[in-house]
Amino acid sequence: MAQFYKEPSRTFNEYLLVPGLTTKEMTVENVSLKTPIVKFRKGEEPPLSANIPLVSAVMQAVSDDNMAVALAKEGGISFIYNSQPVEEEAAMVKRAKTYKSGFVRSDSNLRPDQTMQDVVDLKKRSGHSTIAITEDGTAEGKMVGMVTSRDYRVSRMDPSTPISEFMTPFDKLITAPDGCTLSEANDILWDNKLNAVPVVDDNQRLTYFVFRKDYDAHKANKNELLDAHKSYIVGAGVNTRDYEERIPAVVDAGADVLCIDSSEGYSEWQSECLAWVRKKYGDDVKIGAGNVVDKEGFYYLAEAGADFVKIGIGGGSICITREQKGIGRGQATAVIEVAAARDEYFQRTGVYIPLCSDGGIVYDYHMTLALAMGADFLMMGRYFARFDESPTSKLNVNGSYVKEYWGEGSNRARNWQRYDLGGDPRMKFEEGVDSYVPYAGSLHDNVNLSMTKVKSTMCNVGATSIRDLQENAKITLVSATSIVEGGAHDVILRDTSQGGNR
Ligand SMILES: NC(=O)C1=CN([C@@H]2O[C@H](COP(=O)(O)OP(=O)(O)OC[C@H]3O[C@@H](n4cnc5c(N)ncnc54)[C@H](O)[C@@H]3O)[C@@H](O)[C@H]2O)C=CC1
Ligand SMILES: O=c1[nH]c(=O)c2[nH+]cn([C@@H]3O[C@H](COP(=O)(O)O)[C@@H](O)[C@H]3O)c2[nH]1
Ligand SMILES: [K+]
Repeated sequence: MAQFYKEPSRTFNEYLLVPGLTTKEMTVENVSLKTPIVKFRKGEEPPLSANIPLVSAVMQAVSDDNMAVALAKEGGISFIYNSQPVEEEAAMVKRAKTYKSGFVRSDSNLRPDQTMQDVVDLKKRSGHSTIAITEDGTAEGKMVGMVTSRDYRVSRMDPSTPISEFMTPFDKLITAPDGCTLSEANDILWDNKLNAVPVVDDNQRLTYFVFRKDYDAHKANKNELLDAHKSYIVGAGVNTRDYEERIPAVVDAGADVLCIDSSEGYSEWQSECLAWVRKKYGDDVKIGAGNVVDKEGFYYLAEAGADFVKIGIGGGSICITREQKGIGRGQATAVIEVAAARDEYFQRTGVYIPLCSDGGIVYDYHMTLALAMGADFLMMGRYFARFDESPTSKLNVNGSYVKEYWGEGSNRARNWQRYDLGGDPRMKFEEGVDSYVPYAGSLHDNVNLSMTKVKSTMCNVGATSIRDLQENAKITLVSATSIVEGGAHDVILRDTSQGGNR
């Protein structure tokens, strides 16, 4: 006879935290969100920790090199998506690893024979007013000049005026030499009262820009997550098919931690992949596995050698796996059960395996709940897709700004495959949707607000670390009517747009 669970599985929305004693030292400034990412032995330091408990999802619409840098600056980690050719994923990892803080690749470039109209159009698209003029119009071409808003007047000039007539030519530009440090570039900015300085190599090729505003921003990041060589920590997604090719490529490119990306990780494919990594790299390469939703899945991956275990089937905002295949489990129940198994495993073996709760986080308080239930860090897709730094287009739909966001199981994501993986194409079905999410601004602002809320809740609970929260939180189920009681009720809202990311 099939096994039946006695209780229904539940979601984060069905729980609340009950406050504990808040002492006077428990202030937001005194809360640490530092958290282990990979397994460690009792009493030892984890080989890799993050400064905030957030990682971005292994998805085309979320985690590219740009997101990886932006999130590492705040103390979290991106897992760059593997639904792309091996070389392209490795190149993204490498770009993020070799990113030099404060040195940005120019995203606005034109050729000297293009026109003022092209300048106006580009500025509208990119929102940036510093434009590099290179021979071939690329970000690494031979630099021949530069255009800023001070160089042209839209109201007075013919839109077809060639750029070469109004740009500041190269011989009049102040530049910095390739290989200079950020503080040297910054001195050049200040000495010459510039807002931006192009960095060029011996062949007059543009390599980067350094902007004055970025230098100021850079100084503010006390949480940034760096390796021993001061490069940002970067993760990479891998799969259980082409790992013998993909893993060496992303490891060589500098990936600090890998994650097997699958909807369902309780499989021999994953244990074979983990065994292959251990045979080839020993413990030097860190790799998480998943996704699982019960203790059996956790024990299987723990024994197979996973460095962390990821939890969640079907709870993601773009997921339709539960509808399509009827597999999955309420995310809160899955986290609670797997965390109990992890704690038991730790007691028994002295090895602590961090858990990642993946998908289904809607409100900021869901983050605190997932951590209190035993997760060590959280993977999110929708949350990060809304920010400037996500790789997708920002669009204006019916007067509101949105960003595109699509599931890895949608046809849109799957179309990258150049080769057929076999099977009858008519038998393929989608497990994810293609959607929009409301545009929310910069990652920095949003992550800081969310983390302040999490810390503030932790103070209410009486915890100044994630470990404290996991050990001492009091969590209650809520009835359907108490959920109604928890929202604004029995009043007429003056502004119906109130709410949002609570
Ligand atoms: N967390 C979630 O609830 C869900 C996530 N997704 C996302 O969609 C993407 C694709 O996920 P999946 O379809 O689960 O990918 P997958 O590659 O893990 O699995 C696809 C199918 O291939 C099989 N398979 C795996 N390795 C194999 C090998 N070496 N040889 C032969 N067959 C093999 C699996 O058993 C499964 O039937 C991932 O990014 C995943 O995160 C999709 C659905 C749900
Ligand atoms: O059923 C699914 N079909 C898909 O196409 C799909 N793509 C991603 N994922 C999973 O959803 C997670 C992100 O969830 P959120 O947007 O809720 O943060 C991700 O981290 C994945 O675990 C998918 N699940
Ligand atoms: K399975």
